[in-house]
Amino acid sequence: MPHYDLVIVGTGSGNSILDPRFADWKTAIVEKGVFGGTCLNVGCIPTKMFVHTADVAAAPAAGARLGVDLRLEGVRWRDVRDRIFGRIDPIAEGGRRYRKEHEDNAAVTVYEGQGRFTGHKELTVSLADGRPPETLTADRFVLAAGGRSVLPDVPGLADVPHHTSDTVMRIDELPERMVILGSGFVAAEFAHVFASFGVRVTIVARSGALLRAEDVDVSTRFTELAARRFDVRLNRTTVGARRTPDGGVALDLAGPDGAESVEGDLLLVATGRRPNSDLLDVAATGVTTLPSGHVVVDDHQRTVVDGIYALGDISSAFELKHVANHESRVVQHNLLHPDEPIAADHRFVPHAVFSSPQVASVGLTEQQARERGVPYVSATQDYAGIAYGWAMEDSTGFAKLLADPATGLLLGAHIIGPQASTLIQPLIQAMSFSLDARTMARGQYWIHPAMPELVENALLNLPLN
Ligand SMILES: Cc1cc2nc3c(=O)[nH]c(=O)nc-3n(C[C@H](O)[C@H](O)[C@H](O)COP(=O)(O)OP(=O)(O)OC[C@H]3O[C@@H](n4cnc5c(N)ncnc54)[C@H](O)[C@@H]3O)c2cc1C
Ligand SMILES: NC(=O)c1ccc[n+]([C@@H]2O[C@H](COP(=O)([O-])OP(=O)(O)OC[C@H]3O[C@@H](n4cnc5c(N)ncnc54)[C@H](O)[C@@H]3O)[C@@H](O)[C@H]2O)c1
Repeated sequence: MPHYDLVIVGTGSGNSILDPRFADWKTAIVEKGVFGGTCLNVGCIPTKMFVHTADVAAAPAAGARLGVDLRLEGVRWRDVRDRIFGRIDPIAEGGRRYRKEHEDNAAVTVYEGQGRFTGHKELTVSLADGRPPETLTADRFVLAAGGRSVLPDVPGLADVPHHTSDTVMRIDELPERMVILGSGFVAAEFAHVFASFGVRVTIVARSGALLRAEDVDVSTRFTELAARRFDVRLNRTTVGARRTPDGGVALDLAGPDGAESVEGDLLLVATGRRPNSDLLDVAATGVTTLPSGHVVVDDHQRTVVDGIYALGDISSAFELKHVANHESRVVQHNLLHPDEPIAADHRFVPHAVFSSPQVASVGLTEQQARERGVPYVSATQDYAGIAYGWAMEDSTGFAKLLADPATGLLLGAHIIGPQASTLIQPLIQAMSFSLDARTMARGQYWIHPAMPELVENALLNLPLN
């Protein structure tokens, strides 16, 4: 039975741990799927490449508002798809070959197959090439096995043809009509992508708003705008799924107006993800999990078992790539310097939803501040009130800030509108480095008439002394 200094399970953010400092560690990497993990292959990177393409396809709608008449001649779906994956697939394969063949990785063994703990610090890998399973032991493990999409418990759903974010980007033809079940990140981004390409999109939401976890004003505005572009069904319970005679799929719904059905040629299920801790059977090595399936880790990304660390989606409720990457750097340091461990910094974790409009957020929402009894003042600034917003004729976007009335430190920042994911960055910086709103607004120049004046004005609008 081979014994290693270190075994890493998962090649998403787990793959970036090994660098020249580990050159003389006897190491194994275990990967059951495609090298590079979710973000590279089926997550952040391809979705944003589709979103950018969708933004270009949506230009006629934006142009008309400005007096520029454009016409979308068509979207060459297969060309778009093949361009995107023609770029991504070789990166995944290059990463695999680097680990398997490059001299930098002379001490690294790659096991391609599904790992499962079968004892204390003992992992058995079912090899994908059909050879007999191999059992490995190690002094240290890094659990970086991510998560997977879940299917909700809806009668018939598992038996009707359906897609998840893992498969929908590789379809051969655009459908005429798409039904999306779910109303979070994946639903918001793919609705924009496919609607911009001419697909008629229906979104089925369990609650009364899309992107319900966002600040209430942002979620409300996003839902209003989405309802102008898509058929949005709110407050619906999905009671069944079935095939339709024309080869499509129908969802049977119960809602405020009673029973109804929605039909599409393609069904996308976007109802969240769960960690892969169960399939990895982390309990067999003594690692504990929360009811959600997330592996329990301390501030140093250590599990309850000495020498076993976890990072990214398998242990983090944030389920974001920048968090997985940050935690990977923390684990890397702590493997190398176990006597001087560093802690992960989860104080101000931002996120963005790359839909149209974009949404970006960091820190407390107003509803969280209220629930937690945190004293706050708030202010908003519309894009329509800044010069660049006039240039864009934007009438729906805004920034909303929450600040501590005593110190002027920002508690939360939320932006909905063009380039929200970029505009939020100085606010993340201010929060991370404890820069108060007044100093931030008046202690620097803001280029006129650029879009960050949205942030400057939102800061100045805060009712602070
Ligand atoms: C559609 C979509 C879009 C997204 N967009 C964004 C975005 O714009 N920005 C952002 O910050 N985040 C985004 N995310 C989230 C982001 O992709 C994840 O947070 C991130 O990839 C998690 O990294 P990880 O290393 O923890 O796991 P992963 O990247 O999922 O890597 C885990 C790896 O482990 C392997 N594995 C699992 N179990 C086993 C096993 N038992 N044995 C062997 N190997 C195993 C898997 O095959 C996989 O390769 C998106 C996610 C999705 C689904
Ligand atoms: N831009 C980004 O950073 C980005 C983009 C895509 C995905 N992601 C990550 O991937 C993860 C998964 O995304 P997601 O959109 O699948 O999850 P999500 O948690 O954002 O949204 C899930 C949605 O499904 C709904 N839902 C759950 N069960 C349901 C049911 N039975 N019927 C109807 N609706 C139901 C929820 O109410 C919620 O609206 C996210 O947590 C996110 O962190 C990030």
